[in-house]
Formats: sequence, structure tokens, C-alpha cells
Amino acid sequence: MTLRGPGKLRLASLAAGAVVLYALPYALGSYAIHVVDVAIIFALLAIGLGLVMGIAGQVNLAQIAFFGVSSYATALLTTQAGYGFWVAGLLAMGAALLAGLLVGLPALRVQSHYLGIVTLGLALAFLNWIVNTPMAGGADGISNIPVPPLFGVDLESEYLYYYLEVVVFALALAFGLFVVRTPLGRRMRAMRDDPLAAGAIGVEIPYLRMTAFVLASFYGGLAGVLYAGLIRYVAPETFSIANMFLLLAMVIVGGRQSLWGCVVGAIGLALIREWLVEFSTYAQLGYGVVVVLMVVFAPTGLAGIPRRLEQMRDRRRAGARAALGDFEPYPAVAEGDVRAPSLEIREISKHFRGVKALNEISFTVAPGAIHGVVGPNGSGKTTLFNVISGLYKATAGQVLVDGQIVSGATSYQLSHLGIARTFQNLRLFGDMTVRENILVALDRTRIRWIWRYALWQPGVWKRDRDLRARADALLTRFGLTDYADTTPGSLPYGIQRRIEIARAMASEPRILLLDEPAAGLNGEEVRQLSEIVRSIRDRGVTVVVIEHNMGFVMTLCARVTVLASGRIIADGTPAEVVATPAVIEAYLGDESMSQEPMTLPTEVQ
Ligand SMILES: Nc1ncnc2c1ncn2[C@@H]1O[C@H](COP(=O)(O)OP(=O)(O)OP(=O)(O)O)[C@@H](O)[C@H]1O
Repeated sequence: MTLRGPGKLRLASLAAGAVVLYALPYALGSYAIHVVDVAIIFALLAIGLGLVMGIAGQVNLAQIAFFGVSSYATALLTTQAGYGFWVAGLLAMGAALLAGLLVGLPALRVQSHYLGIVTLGLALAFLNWIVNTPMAGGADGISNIPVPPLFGVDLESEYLYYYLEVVVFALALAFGLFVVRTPLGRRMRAMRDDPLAAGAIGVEIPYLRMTAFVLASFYGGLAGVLYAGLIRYVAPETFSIANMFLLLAMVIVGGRQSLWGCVVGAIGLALIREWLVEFSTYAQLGYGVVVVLMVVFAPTGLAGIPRRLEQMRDRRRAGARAALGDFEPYPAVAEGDVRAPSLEIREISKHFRGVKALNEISFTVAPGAIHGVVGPNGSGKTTLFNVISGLYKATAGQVLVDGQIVSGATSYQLSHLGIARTFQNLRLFGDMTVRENILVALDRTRIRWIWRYALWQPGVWKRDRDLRARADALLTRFGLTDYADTTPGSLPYGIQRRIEIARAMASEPRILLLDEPAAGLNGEEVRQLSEIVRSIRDRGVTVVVIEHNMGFVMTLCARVTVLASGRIIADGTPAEVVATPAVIEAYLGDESMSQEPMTLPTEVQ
């Protein structure tokens, strides 16, 4: 195998990095090597925090507690239970993972800032426990942790300990980078960018959140064992909330969305902290100011600056050379092979405290139909889609797919049952490329298979290559090839709408819910959209479409349901519906709507 330019460059930088890391101790005095050893431990902690906060988007203020659990477990097991260092270390890793699972449990139910409060509470509870438990030595901590034995290498020397740390650190960083690049990492980034949209394309959000915490605790655990072996003394002050915030500062300054950034931030701040040790009060203030400045001016940290510049360049270039291609219709499925399901809405009600958004709505969508849902603003259309796609639980009533009750299921379960949707206010994953947006939806593996990533399986790459080939084929079908490597936020509205439909189709749905797909599109784009929707239907997908563009609905839909104030006022063919007095009164009488062309669909004429 021969390496090309970028491969050679990467190999050369890796080799140069290895030489520098090898030679570094020769240039350092005994105190400096101690500082570097501690900085590496902080870097491990920062990788874990970067994974859970920067990649998966979950607030975690318990990272310092994972570190503490593993340090204290190593200390207790070696000094009081008589275990050898490495056995104790292994058990301590288990304890940290268990703590990760425990902290991740609330993540099954609560999110964002609530999760921050819960994790902070758990970190404080841990601190309280070690300070007040005689077994843990109280404020004095535990000393006399034995030197880790290693094939006769004297790890009491901090120089030799450095090499052990570098090896563990390199492996841990490589593993983290591997995870970020796998479909697991992609799903975590999708969850960070938009958990609602991620759930709607099948990402099992609660379990993924928990996985992120367990991953973070793995790094906390590793750091804890190494710390216990290095310092051979543990005390509560190391695991204080002040240090948790220092860790946060490292990740924010370095760049939480990049593991390299987290490492640079951790090592940089750990070294600066040592230089400023005599001015610790001012140093704390300094960190605070730096963090505030970063959050305001460079929210994605130092590592995020090149990426932001790239995005700005994308924005300027978007549309300059790239062009939206033609849609290539799906090969039509033979009539007998069409397996599109029916969708039945049975007496669905949805109330928000006083507001009755939906009132005993019942209608049926025939298998393989394109069914329109129209109605004035606030009539309950989007609420209906939210109920069908599992974002809202209905107050009463049922949703049935092919006669099977599906209401009550979560949105990711419904996605796996074959229901996909788009959103009225576009919900693309903003920090991911268009190709990655598609890839998240294409990957249908369930979260119970994530152990494959933990085992670092080489098969993961082959699967990913296959997924990429499928993503590129889908992008070509939707005429989006030119935008594959662009972030969607920089693209015009019409293109974003098409990406959302392509993403929904990537999840291979049997039922597709389109929420105002023609909003903001020009005449030609609406014509192309009709072609796309018909082709999707011909492929064997049942389509339900909410639209204000009456011309679009009337020419496309075989049947239309009209809602007003949460009730059905008409349900039938477009011809029947437009002739209903209640519709004319409630909807078509509306001046803005009456200006829409009211032609009948070609299918029913
Ligand atoms: N999460 C919510 N909490 C409280 N009220 C809500 C919520 N979602 C919708 N509603 C209310 O339910 C009613 C129906 O809203 P919905 O968004 O479903 O209407 P719509 O027909 O989709 O309107 P539009 O055409 O403007 O999108 C409105 O009165 C709205 O204020």
C-alpha cells in the first residue's frame, strides 16, 4: 500500500510528535516533569468531558466526581483491602463506569440545564461523602498508596511514570477520535445539534445520552487510576467544584467540539496554572475572564476558530459555483409489490392546559395515498403531526399503522416502525455537513450494538464506507451532490427543504409526514417538489402533507382533510372539499387564501 500526500503528512507529524514526546523528559527538571504528568491527567479528563459536552451536547458537572470515585477506589482497595495496584485500578475503573451509569440515569428523563444541576448535585454528594466518611480519611484523605509495579520498571520515578502516562493517553485519545468518527459519534453530534430531529430519524436519545456519560466516566476512571499511582495520596480538595470549573474552562477554551482542542486547552491551562501558582486568587479571576471572552467571541473555543472560518467561507461560496441538480425519480415499484401502509387517526385529542389544539380527530389515509391536511393558522395541523410522530402524547385517541396501534411509542421507536417527518421550521443538524445529516438517518443500527465501537472493531470502517456510498447515491438522486460537504445553515431555504426530505427518505420510511414543504419555495421549486412527492409515493410510501399552498395541495392530493380550531370541518376529495360551505367560510373565504389557485388534482379530474 502506498501513502498519498495527506497520509504521508499525517504519518510524518505522528512520527515527529512521538519523537518530541519521547525526548521531552530529557529537557525537564524534576518539578517540571511532575507538572507535565499532572497536565496529562487533566488532558484525559478533558477528553471525557469533551466527548459528553462538546460531541454529545450534554451538560456534565460530574466529571471531577468520576475522577474522584476512581482515585478513591484505587486508594481504598490498595491501602485497606490489600489489593495489588493494577487489580485495584481495574476495579476502580468499574466503579467509575458504574458512577457514569448512575449519573447517566437521570439523563434518561431530564435534559439540558436540569441535567447540569443534577450532575452538579451528584458531584457535591460525592465530595460530601469523602469529607465526612472516616473510611475515606475525611479532609486528610488517604496516603500510602503503593507504587504501581510494572515489569521491574521503577514507576516511583516521575520520568518513567511520564512514559506510562503517554502510552495510556495516546491510546485513550486514539479511541476517542475513533468513536467521534464512527456512526456513534455522528449520532452524538446529531443529538447535540437537534435532539428532536435526531429522535425523529431514529436516534435513541435517552440511551445515547447515557452512553455519553458512561464514555465520560471511562476517561474519568482512567485519569483517577493514573492520578492515584502518580501522587499516591488522595484528598477531597483535588475533586473540588473549583477544579471541576477549571476542567470546564480547559474544555471551553480549547474547543469542546474537538478532542484535540480539549487536550490543548487542558495542557495549556494546567501549565499556566502552575506558572501562576503564587497568584492563585488572580488566576481564578483570570480563568473566569478568559472563559467569558471565549464564550462570547469564540463559543467553539480555539479549535473551533478554523472551523468557523471555514463555515464563513462556505457561506460566501454557497450558491456561487454549486447548483441544485435535478431530482432523479425513484424506480417505480410494480403495482403488486407496493407495500405502503394505511394510517388511521382515531378520535385523537390533544389539549395543552386550557387550549384544545385537537378535538376527537378521526380520518384514514389510504395505503400509498398522498393525503393533504389543510386549515387556517393555529387549526392544529402541526400538533397532529407531532402526535403521529411521537413528539407529543395524545390526550386521548389512537394512531394506527396498518391496523396496529402505534400511539404511545416514542419518536425514535416510530422512526424504526417506518414513520418519518420533516419540520415546518427546518431542523437540520447545523454543525454537520449535508452528507453527515443524511448519514445519521441512513444508519439504522440500534443502540444495543454500540459495544462494537467499544471493541474498536475494524468492521466499523467497512460499514461506514458502505453507508457513505449510499449517502452519496441519495444525494445524487436529490440533486444535492454539490452541497455534500457544506453545512446546511449556509444554504438557501429551498435547498434546505430538499435536504430535509432527503434525510427523511434516508431512514427508509413507509409513511412520510411533510410539514409545509413548499413554504418559501418559488414556482419552479414547487413544481419540482410535486415531482419528488409523487415519486416517493410511487415507491410505496404513504405521504401526508400539511400545506398552505392550495394549488400544490389541490393538484397533488387524492384526499384532503380540512381542520379548523382543532376539529375536522371537511374530509374528502379536493373537489368535495372545495365545495363544502364550512370550508369556504372558515378557510377559503380568508382573503389571503382565496388568492391561491384552486385547480383540481389531475389524478381525480
Ligand atoms: N406546545 C404547545 N403548548 C401550548 N399550546 C400549543 C402548543 N403547540 C401548539 N399549541 C397551540 O395549539 C394550537 C394549534 O397549533 P398548531 O401549531 O398545531 O397549528 P397549525 O395549524 O399547525 O398552525 P400553523 O399553520 O400556523 O403552523 C394553537 O392554538 C397553538 O397555540
